[in-house]
Amino acid sequence: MSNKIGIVGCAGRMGRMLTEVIGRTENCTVSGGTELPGSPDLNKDLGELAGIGSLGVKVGDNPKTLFSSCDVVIDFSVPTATLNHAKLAAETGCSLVVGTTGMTNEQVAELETAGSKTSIVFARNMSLGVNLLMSIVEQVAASLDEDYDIEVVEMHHRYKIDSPSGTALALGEAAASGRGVDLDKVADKVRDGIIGARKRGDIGFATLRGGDVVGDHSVIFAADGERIELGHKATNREVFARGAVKAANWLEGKPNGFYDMRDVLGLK
Ligand SMILES: NC(=O)C1=CN([C@@H]2O[C@H](COP(=O)(O)OP(=O)(O)OC[C@H]3O[C@@H](n4cnc5c(N)ncnc54)[C@H](OP(=O)(O)O)[C@@H]3O)[C@@H](O)[C@H]2O)C=CC1
Ligand SMILES: O=C(O)C1=N[C@H](C(=O)O)C[C@H](O)C1
Repeated sequence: MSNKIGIVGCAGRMGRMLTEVIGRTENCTVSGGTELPGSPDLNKDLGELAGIGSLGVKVGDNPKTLFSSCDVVIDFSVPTATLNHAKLAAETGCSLVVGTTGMTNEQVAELETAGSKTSIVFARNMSLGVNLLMSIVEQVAASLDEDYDIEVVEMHHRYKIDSPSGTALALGEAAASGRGVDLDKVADKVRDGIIGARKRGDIGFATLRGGDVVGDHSVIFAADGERIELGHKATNREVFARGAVKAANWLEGKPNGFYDMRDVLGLK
């Protein structure tokens, strides 16, 4: 039986890529997609938007209709929209895959609450490579003491609206967890002017924006006399879309709950 997948933000960069990947994945169909009311892309064919030819499925603006007619919805949009969609998922019992970044801790907690009424996968990066990197960063951080200053550096395209990236924060959390500290207590995200010497134990973040960079991340462990640099570069969005579709298929028949990509990839 085919998994009926809906796409929120189907005309966005990730939305179009998802249509393309679902379109060529066995046992999956694109069964609907939404954009905001007033969007110039309403009523366009999702396949035409993705450049794969007509699928006979039009862009709508009614999320309730989408959630009522799909087995699973994939959402790469903005935090406020994602939270509304999580409520709809809980009401309708439709599963949900969320890739949206820029959420506060409180917003993530709300998303997690919806996971008691349906099954949700939330991951700030859906690529296999980044999820492996998170495990490696945690291990390295656990092996080194605070003589090794940890810095997370990321670069993305000029259109990205949140900073630091969700992946950078997740990598920071992995490093903090390896070190046995709370990231919120040691994160240093803004440096400007005469700010004094680096505080021992801090985890620093640096954000670069420009051009069409899909997503570069590195975690640097810098000590006196040496440094370790662990990194990942995404060269296209397909890696994220493939991960999201894998998550959508993995959710089939799963009990209600709040899962992440490491559950999907069997990395736990
Ligand atoms: N987890 C992961 O692996 C990845 C996560 N991301 C994250 O995904 C998100 C989207 O990224 P990207 O595709 O580049 O962004 P885009 O801006 O290209 O796409 C987002 C789309 O969602 C639409 N949208 C906003 N609100 C709603 C709503 N209420 N209902 C339906 N559609 C809505 C936007 O419309 P409009 O333009 O009209 O506002 C836009 O078309 C970001 O948070 C990004 O960081 C991205 C790549 C990978
Ligand atoms: O906005 C993007 O493009 C991306 N966002 C995610 C993030 O914030 O980490 C994942 C990926 O790096 C691309």
